[in-house]
Amino acid sequence: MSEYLPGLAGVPATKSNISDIDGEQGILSYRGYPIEQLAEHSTFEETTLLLLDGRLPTRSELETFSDQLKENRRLKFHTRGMMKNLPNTGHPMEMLQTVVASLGMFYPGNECLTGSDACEDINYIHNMSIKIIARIAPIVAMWQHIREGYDPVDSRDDLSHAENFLWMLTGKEPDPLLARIMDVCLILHAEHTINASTFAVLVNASTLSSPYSVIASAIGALSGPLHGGANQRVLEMLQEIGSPEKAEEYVDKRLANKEVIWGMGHREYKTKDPRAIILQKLIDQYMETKAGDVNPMFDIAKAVEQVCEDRLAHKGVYANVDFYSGILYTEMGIPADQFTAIFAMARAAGWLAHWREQLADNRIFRPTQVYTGEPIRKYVPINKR
Ligand SMILES: CC(=O)SCCNC(=O)CCNC(=O)[C@H](O)C(C)(C)COP(=O)(O)OP(=O)(O)OC[C@H]1O[C@@H](n2cnc3c(N)ncnc32)[C@H](O)[C@@H]1OP(=O)(O)O
Ligand SMILES: O=C([O-])CC(=O)C(=O)O
Repeated sequence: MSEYLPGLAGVPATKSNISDIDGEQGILSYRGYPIEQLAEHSTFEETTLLLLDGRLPTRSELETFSDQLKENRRLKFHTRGMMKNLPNTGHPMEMLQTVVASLGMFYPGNECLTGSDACEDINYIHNMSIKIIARIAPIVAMWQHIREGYDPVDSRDDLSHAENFLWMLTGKEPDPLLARIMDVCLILHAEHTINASTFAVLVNASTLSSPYSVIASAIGALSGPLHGGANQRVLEMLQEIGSPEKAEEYVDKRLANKEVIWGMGHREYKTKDPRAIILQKLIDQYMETKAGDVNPMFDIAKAVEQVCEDRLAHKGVYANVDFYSGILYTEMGIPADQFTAIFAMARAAGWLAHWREQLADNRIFRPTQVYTGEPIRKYVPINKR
């Protein structure tokens, strides 16, 4: 029997040509393109098509794809109605998982479930990917208004994916610099090899369940604080610390209590996460435009990172993608409990690329276990226990 490795650390779960991580060097690439180049030159729409199709699109392919995303932004009245009936105290990730799972009922097209050969049809797979990526962003934005008791803001066809999200979320004309920063955040979060939520995609996809079910299960996995949910915890942690001078005491107390520092550490990277480096630069650039009006959370974050480097670098624990993203979202006026839902909006691209890759060479996931329970024994009737 093969060796049991907790958390499947270092165990390959699939073969994939979608993205790659060099954790020793701190390099991340999508389809061979370094993340820094995509963050500088690409858009979320283009990066999504790169992830789905495996190559950079031509101009006309990109225009067609962007139009298809726009055409699929509007949600059915029934979906809105269902959202209005959800408890407004629910966490946005619970809402998102619920609504995405329900899309399979509101929108026909669960061909996989009906036993047809749809799961082998590339047009079906591509169309479902467009529908899901297009719809998650408006769902997240609409929830902000619905939970506050207002009517959602309608989407606009003249705006890009990132711009339209900010428009629908805030109801204000998106600031061009913040919209570009959101676009880059979506690129940075779009894909990351076989992380926990993508593994959930593979397992679910391998049963040929519907893509809505596949993505709903991934949203659930992403919501946990050890994964995407850490971005909300980071901001709450920075708020709790309150000032850079208190960072050292806070970190030391948590470490003494064997508690993790949110936004630090990664299974794959033994360096600072390259996405955290890009996010930190984006904050620097944005703060420069605000003429010294620096977000106080940024100074606290840098102080926490410095203390963590002193205490945790020998374990290869450095800032991950969740450490700095929330500071940027705060600048956009986005509440902390929506951060992970924005992560999901972006990651839908990677999840669906993995869904497609899994279906192209599918075998149901069915690992084994090391049984640690009782040996076979005789049932004891209730009056004899
Ligand atoms: C998008 C994302 O999912 S990025 C990750 C987001 N999650 C977080 O930020 C939560 C905080 N981080 C963590 O809990 C972990 O680093 C994880 C879950 C990301 C990775 O977990 P693993 O790969 O299993 O790392 P593991 O727990 O084995 O850590 C190795 C060592 O570093 C320590 N360590 C890892 N992360 C941290 C942290 N954030 N704070 C303090 N110590 C840490 C562990 O205590 C362990 O120390 P030990 O060897 O003395 O026991
Ligand atoms: O790769 C991981 O384990 C977690 C992560 O950073 C991501 O999913 O973006």
